[in-house]
Amino acid sequence: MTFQTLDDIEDGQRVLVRLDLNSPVEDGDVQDNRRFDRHAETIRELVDRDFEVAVMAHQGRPGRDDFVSLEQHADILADHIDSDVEFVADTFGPDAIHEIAGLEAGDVLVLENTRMCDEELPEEDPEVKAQTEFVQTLKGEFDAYVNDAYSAAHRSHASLVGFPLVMDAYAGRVMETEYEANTAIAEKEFEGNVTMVVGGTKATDVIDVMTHLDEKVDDFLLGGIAGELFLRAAGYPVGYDIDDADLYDHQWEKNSEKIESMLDAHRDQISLAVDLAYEDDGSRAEQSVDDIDEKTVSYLDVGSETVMEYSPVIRDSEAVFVKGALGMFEDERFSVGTAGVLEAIADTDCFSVVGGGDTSRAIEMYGMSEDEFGHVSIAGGAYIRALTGAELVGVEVLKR
Ligand SMILES: Nc1ncnc2c1ncn2[C@@H]1O[C@H](COP(=O)(O)OP(=O)(O)O)[C@@H](O)[C@H]1O
Ligand SMILES: O=C(OP(=O)(O)O)[C@H](O)COP(=O)(O)O
Repeated sequence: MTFQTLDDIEDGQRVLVRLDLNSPVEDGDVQDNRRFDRHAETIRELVDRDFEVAVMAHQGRPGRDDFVSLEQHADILADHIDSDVEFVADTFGPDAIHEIAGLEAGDVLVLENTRMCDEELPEEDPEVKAQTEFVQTLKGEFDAYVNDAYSAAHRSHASLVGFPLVMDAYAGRVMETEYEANTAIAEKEFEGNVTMVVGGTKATDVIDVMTHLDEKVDDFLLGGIAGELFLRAAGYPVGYDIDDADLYDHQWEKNSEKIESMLDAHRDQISLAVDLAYEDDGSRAEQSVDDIDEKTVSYLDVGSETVMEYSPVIRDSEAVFVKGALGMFEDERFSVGTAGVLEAIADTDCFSVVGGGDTSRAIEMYGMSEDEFGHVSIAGGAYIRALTGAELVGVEVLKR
């Protein structure tokens, strides 16, 4: 093993633990998901071993609807570990320090959303993050730091990369298992076709990675926001924001050149939706992309014809990697693309990985089970970066 794990730390210490509890938020309500389930194992072990535990985690980004407090996360975590979890609405100020000082063996305290601290977010070198007041203040309160947030390890944020430089640092159980699984997957060689299903809202993350995977992946099947941006590059009048949406235009500005050059160089490898779905009078309606003259509605899923085209590609694949949903599957009307593709994968005996805190929720939501897939990762962006063989900064600092 390349970093220290919970096997290397003595019981009963005061530990600062970074989890990734970033979750879907619907109408202000944080949705339970696989991240709680997986991280609960780490926390349960720490509680059973009499550690005094303070948890750091983030939720959303400033300015977005899902940028909310971690108060609900503390309650959901308590249900998963079947034990009390306290919450303090402070990241590292006097209230947080007061609650931390009161921790006793087996106690768990969740600190407020790390992204409410100004020093957390700007991407800077670990050395810079280690000198922030946030890191310098909290480090004195603990014996050790545990990072369990593999799924956020591609971000050079203070809570992820600052502490390992100034404290004894260990990988939690999720960090350990995700690192091992994803590194092994990145090293796998496949003789047959390799397919990657690309969707979701974080188009910038996936497009960056696609440019590094064109030799490893034979077919990219697109949907979600990335899919619409590719359609826009191919000349269709879709893939831009209407009303007050903020999903397309800024990502288009950042990526249009990359998308256009990918389409030029790899058109044969890239499948785009042939139809899209939208809401019409409360129901799902579909439209062929060739019939769209002007974007007047928000497209919330790929259409049924697209699923019929993507399914045989999946059936003929030796390996399928999924990053991001093909539509807004949380609403059943717009689950056809995501559920259809996941069912096609579950029905074949290909090796498969489904990644992403949001996307992996579709598995149980639409009647499938985790065993029908090779690996279900709670990481999205981190896992696809790992597939390219890239290092994750949050993992690298743990190895120092
Ligand atoms: N056309 C669309 N419009 C709005 N949301 C979409 C669309 N397609 C996919 N999504 C959303 O993408 C989310 C998953 O994307 P993302 O957060 O990038 O992935 P993950 O967290 O799984 O890595 C889902 O919650 C789904 O609702
Ligand atoms: O949910 C996450 O990433 P993912 O959606 O790629 O799985 C991580 O918590 C990172 O969050 P961020 O993409 O807002 O930095």
